[in-house]
Amino acid sequence: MTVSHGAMRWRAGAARTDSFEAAPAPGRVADAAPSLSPAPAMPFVLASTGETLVARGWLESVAEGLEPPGARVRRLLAGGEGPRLVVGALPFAAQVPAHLYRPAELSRRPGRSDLASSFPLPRRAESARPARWQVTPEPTLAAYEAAVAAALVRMAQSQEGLRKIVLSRSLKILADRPIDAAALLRALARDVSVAAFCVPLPSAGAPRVLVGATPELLVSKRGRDVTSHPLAGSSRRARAAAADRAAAQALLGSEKDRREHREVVEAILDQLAPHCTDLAAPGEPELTSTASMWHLGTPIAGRLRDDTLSALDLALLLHPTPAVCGTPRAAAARAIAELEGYERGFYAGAVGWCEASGDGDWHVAIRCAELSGCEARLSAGAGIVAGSDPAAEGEETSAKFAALLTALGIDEKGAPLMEERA
Ligand SMILES: C=C(O[C@@H]1C=C(C(=O)O)C=C[C@H]1O)C(=O)O
Repeated sequence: MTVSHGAMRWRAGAARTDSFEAAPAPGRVADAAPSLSPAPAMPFVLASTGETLVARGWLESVAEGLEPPGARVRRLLAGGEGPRLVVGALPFAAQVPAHLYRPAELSRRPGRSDLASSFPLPRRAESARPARWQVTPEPTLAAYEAAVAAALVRMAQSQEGLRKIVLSRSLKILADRPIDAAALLRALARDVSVAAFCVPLPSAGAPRVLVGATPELLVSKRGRDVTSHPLAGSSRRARAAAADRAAAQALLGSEKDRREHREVVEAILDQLAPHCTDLAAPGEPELTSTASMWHLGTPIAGRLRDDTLSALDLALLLHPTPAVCGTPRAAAARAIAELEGYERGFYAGAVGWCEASGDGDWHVAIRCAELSGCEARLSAGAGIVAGSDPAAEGEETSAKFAALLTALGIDEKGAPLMEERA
C-alpha cells in the first residue's frame, strides 16, 4: 500500500518505518485527505513515570468526519495491520482538527526509560547546534499584563458568571541552525517528575513536531479504572531550600490559588460523575513539583459504570479543563480568543494514545514548543481569577517558560545560559 500526502509519499509495506520519497504527481496530492500525514521524521514518544511508549512510522490517520473522533478511532482500529492503537495530539480549540494516527511500530516499557540510551533518536553533531537565538514575545509581556487586566474587568462585569480565564502568551524563537527536537526531548526528560513527549505534527512543508514535558495528567484509563491529576495554582521554585519550602507553603495557604484550583477539580468531577461509580478526590489540594515549579494538584479516581467510553472519549469530554481554559468553559474560550492575540495550536491541548481496548493516557499539552526547522514557538499560561495581579501572572508565565528555555540552553531574551557558556 502506498499512501500519499503533501510533499512526501510513504510506503507502508517497506521494511523501514521512516522511509519516504519525493512527491507524487500533484493531482494525487490534491485528492489526499488533509489529515493524512507522511512518515514522521521523529517518532511519537511519551515517557511518563508509569511507562515509556515509543511509536514509529505511520500507517493511517484518523480522517476528519461527522462521527465523533472516538467512534472514528474505533472503526480505524477494528481492522487492518499494525499496532491496534492511535497516538497523537488534540488541539486547544475545537475548530482545529485533531491529529491522531496509527503508527507502524510500537515499543512499550514499564516505568521511565532513559531516552538517551534506550531509544536511538537522531543525534546532531555538537558543532551543528544553534549559536544565536532571536526571541520575540507574542504578545509582549506588557500586552499580556494588559490582557490580564482586561480579563479581570470582564469577569467583574460578566453576566455569564465568568470566574476563571486562563491567559497565555508565546515566545517565537528563531535560531541560526535547525533546532534539534531529539536533543530537546532528552534534556526535558531528565526531570523525572514530568511526562516528556514528542508528537510529529501534520505538515505540508518542513517536518513539524510538538516537544514538551508536562506535569499534568488529563485522564488515564485502564479497564474501568479512570484517573486524572489536575493542577492549578503555581509558584516558581527557589534555589535555596528554605526559600523553596516557603514558596510551597505560601502556595498551599493562598486563598486565590486554592479557588483557582477548585474550579478545575469541580469541573472534572462534574464531567466524570454521570459516567462513574466510586468517584473520589481529596477535599484539600496537595503540593506537587517539577524541577522548576510548585503546583497545587488533586488526584481524582473513579470507576466507569460501563466500559464503552474509551480514554480518547474521556479526554474529549474533559478537554479543555479550567486548568487551560476557564469557567464557564464557553465564555472563557471566547475571552481567550478575544484577549490572547495568537493561535494556541496544539499548546494547551492534549497528547497521548488510545488502544482498541479503550485503555489509554492523555496528558495536558503544556510546557511545550512547536518546532519546525530553525523556528520554535513556546507558550505558557496562567489562570486568572478575581484577585489576580497582572504583573504576578506575567512572572508566572516566565517561570513556566523556564523548563523549555533551560532545556534549549537560553534565557527569555535568547542569551545562552551561564552553564551553557562554561
Ligand atoms: C497553562 C499552563 O499551566 C496550567 C495552569 C496552571 C496555573 O494557572 O497555575 C498550573 C498548571 C497548569 O494546569 C501552562 O503551563 O502553560
